[in-house]
Amino acid sequence: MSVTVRAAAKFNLHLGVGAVRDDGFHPLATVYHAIGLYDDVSVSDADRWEVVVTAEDRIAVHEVPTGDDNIVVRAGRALTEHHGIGNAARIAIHKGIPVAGGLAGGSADAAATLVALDRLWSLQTSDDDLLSLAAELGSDVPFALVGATAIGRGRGEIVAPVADNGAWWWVAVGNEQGLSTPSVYRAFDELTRGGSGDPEVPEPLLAALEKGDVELLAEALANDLQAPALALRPDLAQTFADAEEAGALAVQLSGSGPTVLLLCRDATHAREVAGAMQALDHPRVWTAPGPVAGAHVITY
Ligand SMILES: C[C@](O)(CO)[C@H](O)COP(=O)(O)OP(=O)(O)OC[C@H]1O[C@@H](n2ccc(N)nc2=O)[C@H](O)[C@@H]1O
Ligand SMILES: Nc1ncnc2c1ncn2[C@@H]1O[C@H](COP(=O)(O)OP(=O)(O)OP(=O)(O)O)[C@@H](O)[C@H]1O
Repeated sequence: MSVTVRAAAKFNLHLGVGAVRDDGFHPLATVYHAIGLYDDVSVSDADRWEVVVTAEDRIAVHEVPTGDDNIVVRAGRALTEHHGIGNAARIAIHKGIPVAGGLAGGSADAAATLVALDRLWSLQTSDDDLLSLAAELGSDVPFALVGATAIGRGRGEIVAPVADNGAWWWVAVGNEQGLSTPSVYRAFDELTRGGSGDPEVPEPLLAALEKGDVELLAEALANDLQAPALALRPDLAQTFADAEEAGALAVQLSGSGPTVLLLCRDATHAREVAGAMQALDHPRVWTAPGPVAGAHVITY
């Protein structure tokens, strides 16, 4: 028997970052948004933990570890330890989310693994326990469980849904070279000289989401990691310039980058913008709607 769970990519409509805490993490006030780029994770019983990774075209599968380093093995072990059982599984990941792109693909896989193994072994883990296990695996993992659009606080692990009445369309423009999340946070520390007020989620963004108004949303996007990421990767400025030329309503770095998200008016506009970006020499371009669901079972 096998169970397959689908989990979505995320990016941050707003990413407010405060001064680094004593534990090395930064306090966040963020608005997470799940978009229609997916990894599928299939689990089945095995004698020991095993990971197999495949990917859609244009996704660099060789960058994903297949041993214990893969976050899905950490997820599986966390769940078995929580229940005091000795089971193991073969975990097959099919990636549709670009790797090391700031789209939280590994976090999506971890969330999918928790849900899939819980179903495979009929563990009936409570939602609260799944969220706690997810938080231990990574700051973005709880959001990957809940999906849609949600506020994230703490280091990102405390999530609460927000009203989002939009049917948004995005173009994601990937980059061949990944960007390490800790290095972007370090560059943030240098740029802000360790200081920065308490981050807040801005009201105009919440109003834009509630109204489902794309013009207001275009005005309200913001990401405190964008400047440090651009300082590390000045080449990304060209992607921003090209996105404006391609007619995007707004352009923003996804999380810690290097993927760039372009807000579009509707699905037709998104296809046009994606075509224009390809013509401007960006081969890794995806169109995606949002918000979409968090990790959910698709076959078992
Ligand atoms: C950039 C974002 O994707 C925005 O949602 C996240 O903040 C990153 O989340 P993530 O990849 O799940 O991060 P984690 O695996 O928890 O942490 C990786 C590293 O990122 C840095 N980190 C992460 C989250 C946070 N609030 N402050 C940090 O400084 C720390 O150096 C940490 O060691
Ligand atoms: N299941 C996985 N999928 C992708 N990468 C993984 C996985 N498990 C471990 N990794 C490692 O984690 C690194 C970051 O991967 P990921 O695709 O999650 O980055 P990201 O989207 O930038 O994450 P985030 O936005 O959460 O910072 C990869 O370079 C890879 O070495």
